[in-house]
Amino acid sequence: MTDAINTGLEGVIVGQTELSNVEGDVGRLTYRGESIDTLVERDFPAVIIWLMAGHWISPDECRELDKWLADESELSAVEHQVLAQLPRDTHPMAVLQALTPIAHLEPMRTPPTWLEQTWVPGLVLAARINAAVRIWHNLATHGAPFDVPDGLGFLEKLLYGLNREAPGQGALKAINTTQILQLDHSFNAGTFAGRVIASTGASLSASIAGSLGALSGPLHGGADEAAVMMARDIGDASRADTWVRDALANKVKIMGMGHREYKRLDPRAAILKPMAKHFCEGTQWQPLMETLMAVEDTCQAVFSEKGKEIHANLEFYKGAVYLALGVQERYFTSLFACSRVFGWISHFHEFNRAPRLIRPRALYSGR
Ligand SMILES: CC(=O)SCCNC(=O)CCNC(=O)[C@H](O)C(C)(C)COP(=O)(O)OP(=O)(O)OC[C@H]1O[C@@H](n2cnc3c(N)ncnc32)[C@H](O)[C@@H]1OP(=O)(O)O
Ligand SMILES: O=C([O-])CC(=O)C(=O)O
Repeated sequence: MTDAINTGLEGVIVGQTELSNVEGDVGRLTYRGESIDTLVERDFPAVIIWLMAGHWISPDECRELDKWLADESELSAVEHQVLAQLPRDTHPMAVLQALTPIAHLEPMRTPPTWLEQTWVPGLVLAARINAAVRIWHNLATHGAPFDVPDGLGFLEKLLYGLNREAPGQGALKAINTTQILQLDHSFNAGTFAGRVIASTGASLSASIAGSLGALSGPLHGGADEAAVMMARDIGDASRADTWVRDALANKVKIMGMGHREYKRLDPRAAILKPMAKHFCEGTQWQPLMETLMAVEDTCQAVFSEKGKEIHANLEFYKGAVYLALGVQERYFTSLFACSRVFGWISHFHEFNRAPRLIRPRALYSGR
């Protein structure tokens, strides 16, 4: 029966998760019952453990984990060589996909004693992915690695390595927020891809490599880079109205707009928009931010004329925050992966508590 086919799996429930809940009709996102509105006030390492293991760690444990993750955020000599061999124009997401299946998952330093052994390989892989983004950025942009000082926190090391200078308190608070907001999002395409791979009994690294591939696409994680490229293409806020109306009349998708689940504003976009405004104000990024806001205004006008519930998603204003933090758009999706990898690890373990091969059926339409 052709009418039983659902190519996009809209509304199809294919499993359970206790990790995050996307309430698209009311525009709410929670991790294990805690709203992202309050989670962004906490420290990234504490929220990771909340998501993965479902309990809060103490401030001392949080500092210990932060330091251990930062120390693990390095590559082995072999991993360095792999990166050094790659053509310098390789996209950071392709670099991560190349490295992940062969990354060494043995910790270089002793993990915190209170950390459950189950989480160690995943956390090491997440740290290697963060290291690969920082190191690849330096190889591709400056032609050489850059030694960050010892004693930094996990996100501090990432930002320091990308910018080759110490981030201020405002920048650290901002990256803490962006990375918390991207940790998990129920059965999005990247996470679902990882669960499908896990269902074959494949390794954690194989599952994460597949998730990385799914995240890279412009309809998913790649929309962050695409939204800023669109704003650059428009060039100026005064041109946004005509540009958007032409695009929509020609069925061109506006990057960073729309969502399969949210019929209201994405709650992550609601947090990111004022942050982006604040960080871009008075900087070289202010005109780009004004262009994005003008695009959103026209989109809302056109969509509401048509009675459509299409709003900005996570990706629309995130890029403006990243630009203000000194991150180039080519690296946006890989920074998304630096956070989402913790969600993927959590899903891998959750799935493997009650595994079953995921194998849907196709309607044969050949001869
Ligand atoms: C982290 C993340 O992954 S968040 C999502 C990031 N992706 C993007 O921002 C890319 C742009 N957005 C989109 O392509 C879509 O909104 C998606 C893929 C995210 C979700 O879309 P779906 O649930 O598959 O809806 P679909 O693409 O079928 O759109 C439904 C209708 O809304 C329109 N629509 C949806 N999003 C947009 C958009 N961004 N721009 C213009 N029109 C849009 C479609 O053209 C379609 O119109 P029609 O019924 O007249 O044909
Ligand atoms: O849930 C989705 O389909 C996409 C998304 O917003 C995410 O992965 O964060």
